[in-house]
Amino acid sequence: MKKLRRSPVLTLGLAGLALFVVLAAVAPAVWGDRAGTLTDQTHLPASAAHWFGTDALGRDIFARTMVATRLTLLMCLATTAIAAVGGIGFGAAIWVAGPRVRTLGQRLIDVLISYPSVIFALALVAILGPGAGTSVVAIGLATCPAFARLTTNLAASIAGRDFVSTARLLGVSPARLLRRHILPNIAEPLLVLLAVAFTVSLKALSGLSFLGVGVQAPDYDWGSVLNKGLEGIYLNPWPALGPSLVIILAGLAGGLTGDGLAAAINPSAGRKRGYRATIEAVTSAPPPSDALAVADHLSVVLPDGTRLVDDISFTVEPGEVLGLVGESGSGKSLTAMALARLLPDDLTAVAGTLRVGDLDLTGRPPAARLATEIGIVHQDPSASFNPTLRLGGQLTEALRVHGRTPRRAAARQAAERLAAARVTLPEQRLKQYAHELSGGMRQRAMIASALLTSPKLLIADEPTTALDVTVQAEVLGLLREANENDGTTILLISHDVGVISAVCDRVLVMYAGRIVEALPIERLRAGDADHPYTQALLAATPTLHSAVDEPLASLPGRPPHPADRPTGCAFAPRCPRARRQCSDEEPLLTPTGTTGAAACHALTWDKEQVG
Ligand SMILES: Nc1ncnc2c1ncn2[C@@H]1O[C@H](COP(=O)(O)OP(=O)(O)OP(=O)(O)O)[C@@H](O)[C@H]1O
Repeated sequence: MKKLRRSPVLTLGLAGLALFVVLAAVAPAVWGDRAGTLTDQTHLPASAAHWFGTDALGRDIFARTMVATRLTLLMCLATTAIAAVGGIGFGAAIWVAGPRVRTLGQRLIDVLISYPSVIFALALVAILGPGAGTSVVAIGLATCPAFARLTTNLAASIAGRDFVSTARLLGVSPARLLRRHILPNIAEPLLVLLAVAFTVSLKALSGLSFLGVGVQAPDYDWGSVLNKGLEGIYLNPWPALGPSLVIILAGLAGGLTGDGLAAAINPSAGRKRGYRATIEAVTSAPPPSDALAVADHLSVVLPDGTRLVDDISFTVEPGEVLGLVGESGSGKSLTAMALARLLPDDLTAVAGTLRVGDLDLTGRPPAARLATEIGIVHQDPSASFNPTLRLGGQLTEALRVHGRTPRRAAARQAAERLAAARVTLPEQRLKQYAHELSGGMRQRAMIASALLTSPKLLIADEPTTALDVTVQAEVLGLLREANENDGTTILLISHDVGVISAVCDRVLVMYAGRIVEALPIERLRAGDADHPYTQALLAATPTLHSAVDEPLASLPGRPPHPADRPTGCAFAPRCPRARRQCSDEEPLLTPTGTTGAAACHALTWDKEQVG
């Protein structure tokens, strides 16, 4: 299970539960005598001597409430354990047993879950007779279906994953599959349900004792103390209010723990693109520039200080198509996402300047300007649209919300954009869902959607990677058209040198979070690169002139992990030209000729040799 994220709610919940555990441990020793001593001071109101007053036998209700903590918590724990073991066991068993038993089991779970657990428990208590043990078994069994349902549902969702299919193909038995592959992957939501079940059982057990069918005298839990306190509630509310308050506080601690766990292990909280990204300006005066977009000393940093994008600076000129190329993991997407302020919320970007037009992306730029001035096209067209909404609603959203365009006018503009992106039957498409379109059509619709607000900068992050080759060409043509016809400035991200060469005016080559070379596209097309990494990328790219019978050059090794980036040049361990200086000193990006720049010590050595 992955490490939990820090959460104040979780800390508060766990601290509350810890307090009750301590209370359960010490209360009988501290308050035991007072709780059991009969006096003639019956039905006393709350006072400094008796915080919750006294009951009909003159016993101190505060002391009894404290002492009852141990039995109450033990019963809750036992109930939760029965529910979890029984429910997860049942859910797992029917999942392993095969499709028929699974369907029958699921129907049974559905029926059981539709009955309120307390009614179910009352029926069991009626059969088995009242008592603490019966209540625990009854509420435990009544809560089992919740665990069983979650287990089968989660197991079903994991069972469709590739690694489970692979294990099946390898002949792994269902029971082993469940133990090794499925249960570890569903442990987190089950943990959340455990905390919720604890709170639910507290309420249910207290309810049964309150009704007189739970814990029987001489034992007592919070519910039975509350029951006794109710006798004189109109004259003296504290004997009832005191234990109620304690039950509420314990329930709150359990609830906060459940909520905190859910937030801390939320599976979407990791790499999700969110709107809470922090971008801090590290200098206040941006350098003057006519560029449309400026990133000056931009870094994207993990909470532990690891730099995923490491101090890069670049500009995108008005009307330009700038390419960002590099191997997977080089930091291209994070650079683009920082420019769109769509970084995952666990990352922080710092920059001297980060702007698009006059929109300062550090601090808190207005949402309406962000939504309309920066357009984005993602890699996977099927994931870019919400599958439950019609295309029309999604395409027109930014226009209607931020541009305050009336519904009809927005729909007309959307249809025109779709038509311009050569999506057939545009009006009809607006009424359709994304899955009703082909992959290529969806990506064209995505481009139309991104261009609908006439953004100053269009960011296209691997827009053709998920498409087949013929559709790729169409989509690239569309981007080029948007640039040539409408003057849209584009930042195009790709790991494919061929795609970049086909569309861009200029290219930045990234390696291990840094820009290692900047080149005009003519030089890239001519294979005229200065940095050994760019040269290796070019050598690994097939061209029309590549001999079909000759294998393409491949680049040995892998880029370093951002946390293990070596000192000096990060490419040195893979570089055929590397010398000692490369691992000692980080090369700076320096101009090459009049039209490019590269960060490589070999350039200096070559110059020295010529000189
Ligand atoms: N939220 C995150 N938490 C931790 N590491 C991350 C996060 N997002 C990205 N990374 C890491 O940052 C590095 C750069 O990621 P990025 O997605 O920008 O690479 P990329 O060049 O776009 O590659 P790809 O084409 O595979 O997406 C990678 O090592 C990646 O694993």
